[in-house]
Amino acid sequence: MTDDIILEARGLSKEFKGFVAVKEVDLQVRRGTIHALIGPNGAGKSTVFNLLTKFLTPTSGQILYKGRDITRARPADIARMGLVRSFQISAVFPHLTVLENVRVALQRPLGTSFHFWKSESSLHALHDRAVELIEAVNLTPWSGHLAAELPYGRKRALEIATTLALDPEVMLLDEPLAGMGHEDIERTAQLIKRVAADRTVLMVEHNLSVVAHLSDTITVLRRGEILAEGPYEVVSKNAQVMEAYMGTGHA
Ligand SMILES: Nc1ncnc2c1ncn2[C@@H]1O[C@H](COP(=O)(O)OP(=O)(O)OP(=O)(O)O)[C@@H](O)[C@H]1O
Repeated sequence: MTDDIILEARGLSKEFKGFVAVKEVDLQVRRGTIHALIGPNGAGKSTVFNLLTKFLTPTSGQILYKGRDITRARPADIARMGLVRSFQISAVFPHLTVLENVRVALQRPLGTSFHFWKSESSLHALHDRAVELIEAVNLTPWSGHLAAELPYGRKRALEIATTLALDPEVMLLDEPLAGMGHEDIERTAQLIKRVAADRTVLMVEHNLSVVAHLSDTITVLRRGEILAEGPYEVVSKNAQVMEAYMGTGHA
């Protein structure tokens, strides 16, 4: 594995009682890119995502993160290593404000960083960092609002802020654009682009079109296997990809 590849799956397979949900998947995520994993219903996207984030154990195959074998690591271990899944840690507390939510996320006991926040001066630093993160996801006007009051798209932005609080090297987003209207999709796509400026993003999405201008690389899964991979211009012209999406209304 070269330095360029930050996350890699080799021959990854997952069976559920004899049913092969993911079959021999080889995936290479390049450092500093936005990589989308897409596919029609039942393609195995969530299963791959759960395997990569250690929520599921593969039946066979290997997962490498920065050259280290993490196939048997636990989710908390890999989060500490910088591989962070959005909703895993971004449990947003509805009755806390946006600012409070981000502060809580910053205080999460991850390794030694927890103790760092105990002194007076570090509490100021924590507040400043929270304000900065809120600004980064364009939520400054919502800072004092309860999370429960946020419109859907803004809630997803808050989730991204609480994920960023862990300063992940690789951020894994589970359908970050799902259920959004056109305007929210645009805004969230811009946000993902911005936060990806100095990290790697791997996202699972259903629709090819929403990831078109967002991703450097798109991997298309179908029935647990990789059907096509490459930039949008390449995969969107692939006959098998078109066929897989035909009639689903999601192409
Ligand atoms: N825990 C499980 N037990 C049995 N079968 C499962 C389990 N999880 C997933 N599957 C099956 O594995 C296949 C892939 O499912 P998966 O959820 O990974 O697909 P997906 O691409 O994420 O689909 P969707 O877009 O519908 O969420 C499906 O046929 C599903 O029924």
